[in-house]
Amino acid sequence: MVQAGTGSGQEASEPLIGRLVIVGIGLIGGSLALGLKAASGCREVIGVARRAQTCNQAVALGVVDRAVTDIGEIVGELEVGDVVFVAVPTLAVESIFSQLKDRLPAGVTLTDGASVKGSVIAAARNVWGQVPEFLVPGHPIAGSEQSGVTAARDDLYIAHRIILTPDENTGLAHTRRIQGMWEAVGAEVLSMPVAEHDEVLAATSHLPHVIAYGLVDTLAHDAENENIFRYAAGGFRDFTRIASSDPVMWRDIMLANRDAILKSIDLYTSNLDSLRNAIASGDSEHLMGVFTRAKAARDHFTTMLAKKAYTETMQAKEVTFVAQPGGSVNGDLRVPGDKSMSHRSIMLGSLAEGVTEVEGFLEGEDALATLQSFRDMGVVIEGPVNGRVTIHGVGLHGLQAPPGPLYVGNSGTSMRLLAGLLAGQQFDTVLTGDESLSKRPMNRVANPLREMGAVVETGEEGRPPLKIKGGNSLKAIDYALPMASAQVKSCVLLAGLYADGETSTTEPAPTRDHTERMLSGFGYEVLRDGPRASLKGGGKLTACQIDVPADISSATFFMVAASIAPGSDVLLQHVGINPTRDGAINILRAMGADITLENRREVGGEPVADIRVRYAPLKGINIPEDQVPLAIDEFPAIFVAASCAEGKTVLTGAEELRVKESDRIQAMADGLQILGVDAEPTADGIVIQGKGGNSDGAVFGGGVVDSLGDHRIAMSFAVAALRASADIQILHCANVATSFPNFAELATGAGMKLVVR
Ligand SMILES: O=C(O)C1=C[C@@H](OP(=O)(O)O)[C@@H](O)[C@H](O)C1
Ligand SMILES: C=C(OP(=O)(O)O)C(=O)O
Repeated sequence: MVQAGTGSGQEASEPLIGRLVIVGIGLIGGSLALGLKAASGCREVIGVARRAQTCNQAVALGVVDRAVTDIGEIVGELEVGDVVFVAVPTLAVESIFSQLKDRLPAGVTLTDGASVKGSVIAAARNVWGQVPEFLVPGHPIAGSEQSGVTAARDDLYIAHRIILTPDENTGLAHTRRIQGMWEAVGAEVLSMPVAEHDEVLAATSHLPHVIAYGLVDTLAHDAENENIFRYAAGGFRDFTRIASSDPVMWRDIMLANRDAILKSIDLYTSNLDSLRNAIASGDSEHLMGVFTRAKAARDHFTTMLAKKAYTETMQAKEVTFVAQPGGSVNGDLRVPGDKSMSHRSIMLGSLAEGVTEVEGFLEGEDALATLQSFRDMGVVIEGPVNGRVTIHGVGLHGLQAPPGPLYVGNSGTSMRLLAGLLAGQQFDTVLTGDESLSKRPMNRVANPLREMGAVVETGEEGRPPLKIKGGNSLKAIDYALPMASAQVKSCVLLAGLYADGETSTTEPAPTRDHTERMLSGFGYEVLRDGPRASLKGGGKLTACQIDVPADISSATFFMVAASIAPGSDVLLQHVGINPTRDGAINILRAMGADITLENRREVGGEPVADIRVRYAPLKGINIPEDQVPLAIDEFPAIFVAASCAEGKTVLTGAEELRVKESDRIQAMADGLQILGVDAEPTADGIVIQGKGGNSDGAVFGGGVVDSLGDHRIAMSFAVAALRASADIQILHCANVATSFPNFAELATGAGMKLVVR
C-alpha cells in the first residue's frame, strides 16, 4: 500500500472543489458533505436521494444545501472542478453510472465510496466500455453499524483511511482533486491496486461481517433465544456490534466480492474445524496455541494502532527524570530479572523440545522484543505474568517464517543473538531496530556468520537492518573473537547449533557465559576449555525450568547509590553473581565499598547471592583491564561512584563502551562535566578526578544532562543526585523501560527523590 502522495494543497480563500454532489445521503455521503462544509472545502453541496423524505431531512439537518430525487435534474448545471460522490450500495453503483453516461460535463470528477472496487471497475466498463479518465474509485474506511443521514457527522473521517484505487485510465488531475477533498476532511489517503484492495477488505471487513451476521442469526433461531439474548453480555455485544449494519449494503458487498470473500471464509472454516477438533479431543496445547497467538496478535495490533511500544512507560514520547538532591537508600530490594538470561531463556526455550517454564523473567522492552520475535515465528509463549513465562518449544527446526521484519527495538542482544540462529533457518528474515540500535555495528556478527556460509546483508557501514537469507547449510568454524563480546560469542555458538561439525569460539578475555551455561541446562553439550567454547551442530535441546535471578547490572545502581550516600544500607535480594558478571562488585570493593555477599547459593546453574551494601567513603583507583568485560554495562554507574571518591579513577581498555546504546564514554563525560566534575574522556576510557574529599558534602552541582535515550546513562545520573547540591534534570529517559521498568518506583521506595515527568 502506498501513500497517494500527490501533495495537493488548498488555498485559504478558494474552495478546494466547486460543487459537491452526494448521490446517496447516508452516513458515508452525509459525513463527507458535513466535513467538507465545515472545512469550507466546496461552494455548495447538492444531495441526491431516491426518496423525497430523505431529501427534505438532509436539507433540514443542514447536511446538504439542496437535494433532488433525480440526478438528471442537476447534472446539466455541473462544471469543471465539481465532484460527484456516489455513496449508494455497491450493486446500485452501475445504475447511477448509467444515468450519468453522456451527461456529465467535461472536467467534473466522479468518485465513489463502495466497499468493493472490482465491481465498480466492472460497472464502469459496462457503462463506458472502459474506465473513464474522470472516475476515481475510492473507499473510505470509516463505516460503522450506524446508517442513514441522521448518523452523518462532520468529524467522521478525521484520522481515518481512504483507499483510492485509480485505474490506469484515471486522470492524475482527477485523482489529485479527490485526494485533496478527503484530506480536507482530515483523512489519510492511500492508494492500492483494485485486486489487493478487495482481498484485504474481504479478510479484514467482509469476513467479520459474515461471521457476526451468521452468529447472531444462529442464536436468534435457537429455541431458547430469549434467554440467550437476555444473558448475553459484553463478549456477545462487542463481537456482534457489526451485525446491526445495513443489510442491503452488506448483501451487495457479499455478492460483489464473492471470490475473495469465499477464500477468506474457507480459510476461517478450516481453522474453526481444527479448533472444533481440539475441543472435541481435549487438545489443550492446540487451544493454547491458537489463543495465545491470537491474543498476542490482537495486543500487538492494538499497540500498533495506538503507536505504542510494548510496555506502558514507553508510550510516553518523552520521559524526563528530575532527581532531587540528597537522601540515602535503605531497605530490602529485589531488582528485576537478568536481561541477558531473560533473552536466552526465550531463545533456547523456543528451540527446545517440550515446555519450558521461566520464573523471574525481565518484563522490560528488550526481553519483550525477543519474546515478540519468537511469537512472530510461530512459537506459543504464555505470559509474562509476574515474571512467569511458559514457552511451548518447537524444536531446533520448528520456527516458521515471520509475517514481516522482526523489530527488536533498542536491543543489541536480541539482534546479534537472533542473527546467529536465524542464519540456520530455511526462511529469510529481516531484523530491524530503533534509532539507537540502527547506529550500532553489526559486521561483528555478520562476518563470522558469512564465514560459516550464511548469507547476511547489513545496512550502510555494517549497521542494521540485517537481512538474513534462509536455506543455506552452515559449516562449523573456529572463531577467534576480535573483541571481548558475549553477544558475538553467543551468535556464533547459536549458529553452530545448525552447522555441520564442531563450532568453537575463542575469546580474548572472559565475557558473560550465560549462553554456554543455559545450553548445558537444556541438555546440549558445550565443551569449555579456558577461553574456548565449542559445540557440535545437530543436537537437540530439552525443555527445562529456568529461575532468572535479579540482574546485577540493575543492582549496580543501588550498590553505587548506597556506597555514595551516607546513612545507606540496602540488601539486594537474589542477585546473579556469575563470575563473568561480577566486575562491578570487584571494582567498587577495590574503591573501598562495603559490600558483603550473603546467602550464596546456586540456582539453575547460576550463582546467586543477596548483596548487602552500606555507605563507605570511596577512593579513586586504576581500574584493572581484566575487570572491563566483567563490568561492561556497569561503567556509567561506576563513573558516578568515581566522581564521589577521593582521588583519581582511570579506566582504560573500554573502547566497547563507545558502541553501546550511546557512546557511553562521551555521554557520561559530557554529563559529569555539566555537573561540575572533572571527567576527561580518552579513546578507550575516561579519567575522573574524584571530589569525595569531604565525605558528606555535595559532589555534583545541579543541571540538565542528556541521557541520549540510553537507559544506563539515565539511571546513573539519577543516582548521582544523592550527592548533588541541586536538582539534576535528566532528558530522554523513556528507555529505562528497556532494562529496568520499575526503576523510579524502587528508587523512590528506597529513599531517592526522583520525580518522573
Ligand atoms: O550477551 C549479552 O547478553 C550482553 C553482552 C554485552 O554486550 P557485548 O557482547 O556487545 O559486549 C552487554 O553489554 C549487553 O548488555 C548484554
Ligand atoms: C548494552 C546493553 O544492551 P544491548 O547491547 O542488548 O542493547 C545494555 O543493556 O547496557
